[in-house]
Amino acid sequence: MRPRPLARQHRYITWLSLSLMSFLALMVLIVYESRWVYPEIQAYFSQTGNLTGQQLATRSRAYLQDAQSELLIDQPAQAALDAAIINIELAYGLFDVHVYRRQYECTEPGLVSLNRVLAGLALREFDRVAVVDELFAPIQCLTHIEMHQLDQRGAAINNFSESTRQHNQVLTYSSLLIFVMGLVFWWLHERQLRRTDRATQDTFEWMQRAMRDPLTGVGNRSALHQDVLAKQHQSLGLILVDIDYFKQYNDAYGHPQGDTLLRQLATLIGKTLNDEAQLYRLGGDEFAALIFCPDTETLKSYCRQLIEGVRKANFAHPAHSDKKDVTLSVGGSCFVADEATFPYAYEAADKALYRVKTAGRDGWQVTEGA
Ligand SMILES: Nc1nc2c(ncn2[C@@H]2O[C@H](COP(=O)(O)OP(=O)(O)OP(=O)(O)O)[C@@H](O)[C@H]2O)c(=O)[nH]1
Repeated sequence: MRPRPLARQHRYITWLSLSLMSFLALMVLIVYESRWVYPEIQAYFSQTGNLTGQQLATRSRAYLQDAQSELLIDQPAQAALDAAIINIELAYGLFDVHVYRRQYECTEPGLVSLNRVLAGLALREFDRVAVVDELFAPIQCLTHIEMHQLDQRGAAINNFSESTRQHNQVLTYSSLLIFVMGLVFWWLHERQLRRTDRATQDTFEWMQRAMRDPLTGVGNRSALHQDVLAKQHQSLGLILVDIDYFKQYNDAYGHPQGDTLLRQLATLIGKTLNDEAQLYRLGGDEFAALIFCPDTETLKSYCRQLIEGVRKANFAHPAHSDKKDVTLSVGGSCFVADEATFPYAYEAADKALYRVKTAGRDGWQVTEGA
């Protein structure tokens, strides 16, 4: 069956909201997963509680500059000299780093220079100005290290941020792509569903048409069989109706008028039997009706109503052998619907109809105990 428009709309909304929800969920996940990135960069590069390569150099340089200041004091007191030595030793300790030795050529000469200064100071054999001057080379080296370390740190931060941003972008576009692909698949799926629905509907309509008599619009012989099977185990009455002298009617009025009479009788029979009755045209001038039949008396009553109804309708029949109007011959039988019982019920109703025909037509008969 083709889905009702509202049901289809509901399905569209459900699909769309589900896709949107999964898309949003994906985005939230991405944001949640990447939330640590920036604080992490900060934490990593600032290394709270630890000294970075740049900070070591800065401190070392500061110690050396302090030592220079202490050495430049006129007539330095012993305390100032000791402080200068300590500062140079501290500076040495921070300067003597494996990474500096490996990365910066000026490290080794700088450390040698500091060693020489320390040795001179220890022996008290030094020229203050010459010592201060000698300290400039390590200070310059440390400044170079500082600047280079700063640059490295900045570049690393930038690289890290950039690659994180790129990853985020890839994730965002991928989720967008997944979302769009989901929509496309959904659309293809819907289109396929619609096609299948349409094909099913077409098949259903064709089947319906194949079950209908095109002239009168009532069911045909196949529909009668199908309905009997659909009403299995129900007590039914089968009524067979045949128009009397229809050949003569056709001969008198022509086939188009004969067709009109067939349509009129189909309507009349349908109205006379109640709404629960189902009417079929078995071919030619023969109709059949299936009706709920709790007992034979009910069936007889319907047969009687049919005959009287046609009589009252007064459809003119100029070629009728002994009446002026169209008359019907009706035969009926009751049965419990089943594939096996139906042929017997049909035969019984047909025999009843035959008896009416041989008895002079315009009447009804019911075969009991079929
Ligand atoms: N107009 C019209 N006539 C049809 C159609 N189908 C069959 N007929 C005619 O119906 C007539 C049936 O004739 P018979 O079977 O001899 O029945 P009858 O003339 O009613 O005779 P009894 O049943 O013995 O009273 C034939 O002349 C068929 O040509 C149809 O679709 N339209």
